[in-house]
Amino acid sequence: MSPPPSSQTSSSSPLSGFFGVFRYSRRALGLVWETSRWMMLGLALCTLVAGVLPAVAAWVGQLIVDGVVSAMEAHQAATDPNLLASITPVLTLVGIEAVIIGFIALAQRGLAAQQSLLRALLGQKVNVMILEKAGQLSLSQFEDSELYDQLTRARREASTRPLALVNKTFGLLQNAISLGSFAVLLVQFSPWALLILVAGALPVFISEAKFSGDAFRLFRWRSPQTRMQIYLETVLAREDSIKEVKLFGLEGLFLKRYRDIFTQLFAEDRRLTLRRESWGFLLGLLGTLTFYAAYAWVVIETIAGVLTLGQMTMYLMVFKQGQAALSASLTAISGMYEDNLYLSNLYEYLEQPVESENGTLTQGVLPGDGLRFEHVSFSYPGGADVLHDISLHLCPGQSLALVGENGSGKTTLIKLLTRLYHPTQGRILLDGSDLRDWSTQALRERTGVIFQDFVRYQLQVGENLGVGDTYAFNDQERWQNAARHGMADAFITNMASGYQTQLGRWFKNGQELSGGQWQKIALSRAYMRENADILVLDEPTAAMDAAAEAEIFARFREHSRDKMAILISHRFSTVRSADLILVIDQGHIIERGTHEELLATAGRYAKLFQLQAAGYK
Ligand SMILES: Nc1ncnc2c1ncn2[C@@H]1O[C@H](COP(=O)(O)OP(=O)(O)OP(=O)(O)O)[C@@H](O)[C@H]1O
Repeated sequence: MSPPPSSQTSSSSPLSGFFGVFRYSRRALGLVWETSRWMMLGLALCTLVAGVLPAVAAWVGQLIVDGVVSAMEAHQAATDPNLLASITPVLTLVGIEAVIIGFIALAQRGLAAQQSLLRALLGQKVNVMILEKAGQLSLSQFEDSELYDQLTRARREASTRPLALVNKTFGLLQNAISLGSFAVLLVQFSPWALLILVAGALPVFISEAKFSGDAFRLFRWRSPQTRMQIYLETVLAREDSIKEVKLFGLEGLFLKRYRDIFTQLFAEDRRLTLRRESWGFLLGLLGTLTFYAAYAWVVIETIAGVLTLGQMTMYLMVFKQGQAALSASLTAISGMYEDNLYLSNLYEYLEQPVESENGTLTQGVLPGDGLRFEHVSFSYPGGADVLHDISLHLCPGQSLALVGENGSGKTTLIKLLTRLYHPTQGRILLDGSDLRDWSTQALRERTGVIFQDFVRYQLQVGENLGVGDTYAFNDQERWQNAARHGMADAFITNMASGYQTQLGRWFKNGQELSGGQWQKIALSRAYMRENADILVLDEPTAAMDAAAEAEIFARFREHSRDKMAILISHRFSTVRSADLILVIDQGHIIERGTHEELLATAGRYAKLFQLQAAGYK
């Protein structure tokens, strides 16, 4: 397996790869600026102090050594030596050096404190940005695996990457300032010394740029495998899947797959790491060689009397620290590739175009006309048509039942009706106006839906109902009303803390419900929308006992007397009383009529009904 020849963010040469590192630094800095200006300024100040002061300390160090040498000479030569007078200037310099070192320590502490606070603030800010964006994405965008991948990666590293990039950018800046100030000192010795320092580090620098580019591409290219690993972790360690994993004995199988992916990824990592470190070592030797060449040069010049002892000490220190600053910069740069990768992923995700829902209608042009599908066809992105030429009309006060085999397109029809997707052909009208022209808010208020795969929120029971209408999220009276309609009231009041009982197993004292009880909760949730005149129940009673089911439908009919009710069910006992029954087969409406009419035509419906009725005999 070899990485693809080119990828969107890949770099064509080590040099362009190197400059690519800085692409997102500006944006990361912008993020920090928005998060806290004061801390950003504080970071800049501390960086400056921590960058400049080491050179100043080296320079004061030189003054101390030279001061000591001349004080020793003066002291020995004096006829009436005064120790205090000899040591005072040197001790003053030692004091100044101590103060400088104190300031460096203060600047470093300041950096650490601000970084730690910014990490928390920035993590929260980026997480909120990611989640806000998630709220704007359409369902089809969510179902796009590439986008989902971006979202997952963005969330996993939200709290660390932006700050890491900022820290490294500042670190680089700090080292650049240090190097600049060392250069000022070094140039006084010889411009050649400066050149030697840079030339010694250059080969490592270029090899780092190349290998970081390789790591960058590898990371991005292998993301499907990483996603599979994340998925396997979820399946193996989540309470909602562990039951089946245990019963089917899947632990070994899935763990093997998990390990295999790791082994494969690790082999690639190892290859890259070994190459990177071997080259790093060989080229790093060049740096060491130049350092000792310069060392020898400085020593010779000192013995020859061109340099003082203090200058020798200073130049050696400057050389050593200069090399350390250079190698720290290299490390920062290679780390920045990875941070850059994260931020490119984050911004690609944040910049995903969102479909603008610019409808504004709160009322249709023909109030009371109800719902119309006009020659509606639909295919999921990249797929074939799953609904073909669907036309129907549903008036207020009427009920519609959808019947059909698994995968025939019933739920898809509901997704179109609730505008989670738009038809690829034809149009859907509510009260004479195209659904696209309706305001999202108005549409939401008019529809109460329960899907087969409703959500089991790990919240309190009451809140599980409240989510059905955010305006009444905490309204206890409305909870109770809805629960009575959905037949959940009886078992909720029997629970230890009634409507305040925590549901699910994720939190302390959480209580788990049976499948049927959950379904009653979901049903009650749909009833929270009191003003909704379109009620959609997709398999609402599959997990309920027969008595509950009969009662649920009696109540549903009562509740939806003047509304439009749409029901999907595989149970004919619940379907038969609908005003209109549509039989859907592979996305086509193949039969339509009332129960009696459909029986009389003796078609698919009649056959399926008799099949089911025979089962009960
Ligand atoms: N998100 C999706 N992306 C792509 N194809 C999908 C998606 N959801 C469903 N499909 C496909 O669309 C077709 C219709 O699915 P749909 O869920 O509407 O069937 P259904 O009639 O509700 O089935 P069931 O009775 O099993 O609930 C199926 O072939 C399914 O594979």
